[in-house]
Amino acid sequence: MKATSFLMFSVVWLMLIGLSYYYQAEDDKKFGQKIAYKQAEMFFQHIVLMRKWNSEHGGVYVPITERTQPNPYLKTPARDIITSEGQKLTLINPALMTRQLAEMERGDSGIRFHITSLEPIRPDNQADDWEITALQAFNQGQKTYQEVSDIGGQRFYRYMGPLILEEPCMKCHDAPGNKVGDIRGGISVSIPSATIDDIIFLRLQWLRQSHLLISAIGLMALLLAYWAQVRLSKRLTKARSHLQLAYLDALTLLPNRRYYDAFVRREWKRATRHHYPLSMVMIDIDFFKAYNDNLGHVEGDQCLRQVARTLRHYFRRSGDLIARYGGEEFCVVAACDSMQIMQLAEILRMAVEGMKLPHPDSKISQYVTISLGVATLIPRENVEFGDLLLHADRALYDAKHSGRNRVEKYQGQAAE
Ligand SMILES: Nc1nc2c(ncn2[C@@H]2O[C@H](COP(=O)(O)OP(=O)(O)OP(=O)(O)O)[C@@H](O)[C@H]2O)c(=O)[nH]1
Repeated sequence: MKATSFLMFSVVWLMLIGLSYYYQAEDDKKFGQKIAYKQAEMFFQHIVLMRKWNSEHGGVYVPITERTQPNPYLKTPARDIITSEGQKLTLINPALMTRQLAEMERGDSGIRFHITSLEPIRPDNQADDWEITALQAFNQGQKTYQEVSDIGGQRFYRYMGPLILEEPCMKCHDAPGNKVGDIRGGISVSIPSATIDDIIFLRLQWLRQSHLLISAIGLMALLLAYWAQVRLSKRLTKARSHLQLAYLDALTLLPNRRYYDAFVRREWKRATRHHYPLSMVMIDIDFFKAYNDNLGHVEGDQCLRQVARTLRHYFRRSGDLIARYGGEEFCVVAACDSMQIMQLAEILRMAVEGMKLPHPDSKISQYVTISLGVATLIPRENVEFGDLLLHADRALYDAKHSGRNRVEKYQGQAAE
C-alpha cells in the first residue's frame, strides 16, 4: 500500500463512518419524534375515554370551590344542587373536566392539551393558528394532525385528534344541525420538545463516541497494515537487490560470471541432448589499459558501462547470453551455428565502433574498438564446454594479434 492509497482508504473509511453516523442520527431523531407523537396520541385517547365516561353519566357533580365554579355555558336546569347535608354541588360536563385536567397537567409535566373548536361555545377555547389548520384538515377528512410547532417561542411536538359527536354528547350539543358523527372540534396535545430532545441528545452523544472509537480503531488498523506493508516491501527490495548482486555485475548490470557458469552448464546439457551447435564469442576492449591510464579509472568504468549497454541491446532471446566475463572482457553464448555467430559477432564489433567513443591512446582507431574470438561446437561425448571456451579464447588471441578491431574464428578442427 502506497502512502496515497493509505490516505485514500483512510478518507473512504472516515466518509463511511460519517455516513453511518449521519443516517443513524437522523433515524434516532425520527424515532424520537415518533415516540413523542405516540405519547401525544395515547394522551388524546385517554382524555377521550374520560370524556366518554363523564358524558355517559350525564356529567358528574362536584363540590363548588374557588377553583371549581359553576359552568356558565352549561344550560341544564339541575346544574347546581344542594345535598341533604347542605353542600353545594355543580355539574361538571366533559368540556369543563377536560379544561380543568389540562390546567393540572400543564403544571405537572409541561404537557399541554387544549379542547377547542372552530366555533367554540366558550370564547376562551378559541383555537390557535396551528389548531385551526388541524381542524380544517379534519373537515377535509384527515384523521389526525401532527407537526413540530412553536407555542410562545417554545418548541412542541403537537398532535391533534377530532372530537366526534356521540349519542351522550347530544344532551349538551343538541343545537339544530348537529348530529351524531359530526366533528364538534378537537383536542390538541403538545409535548415539550425538550423532554424528547434531552433523550435524543444523550443517544446522539453515545452514537458520536462509538463512531469516533470505531473510526479510530479503523484508522489504527489501516496504519498498521500500511506500516507492515512498508516493512515488507523494504525487505523485498533488499532481498531483490541481494539477488541481483548475486547474479548481476554491479558495474555493467550484465549477468556476472556466477550466472554465466550456471547458464552454460544448463545450455551445454541441452545442446548435448538435442545435438545442436553452441557458439561462443569472447570480446575484449582494445588498449583498455591505455584508456584507463590516460582518462582515469572512472572514465574507464563509464566506457565499460557504455560498451555493455551497446552489446546488451543485441541479446533479447532467452537462449542467448552475454555476460561480463571479467575485467574488460565479455562473453557471448548462443545456440546457433558458426555462420550465424560470425554475423552476430561482426554486428557487435560494428556497433561498438559505431558508438564513436573517443580513445586517444588507441593505436588502431580514434574510437573505442573491440576484438572478438568466435568458436562453435556441437556437444558430444568426449567434448567439454571448456573446449569451446578454449577455442574462443584462442580465436580472440588471433584477433588481437592480427591487428585488433576484428572478428576471428577458431581455426582448429572443424566443429560442425
Ligand atoms: N576502469 C576499469 N578498468 C578495468 C576494470 N577491470 C579491468 N580493468 C582494466 O583493464 C585493463 C586491461 O588491460 P590489458 O589486459 O593489459 O589489455 P589492454 O590494455 O586492453 O590491451 P589489449 O587487450 O591487448 O588490447 C587493465 O588496465 C585493468 O586495470 C574495471 O572494472 N574498470
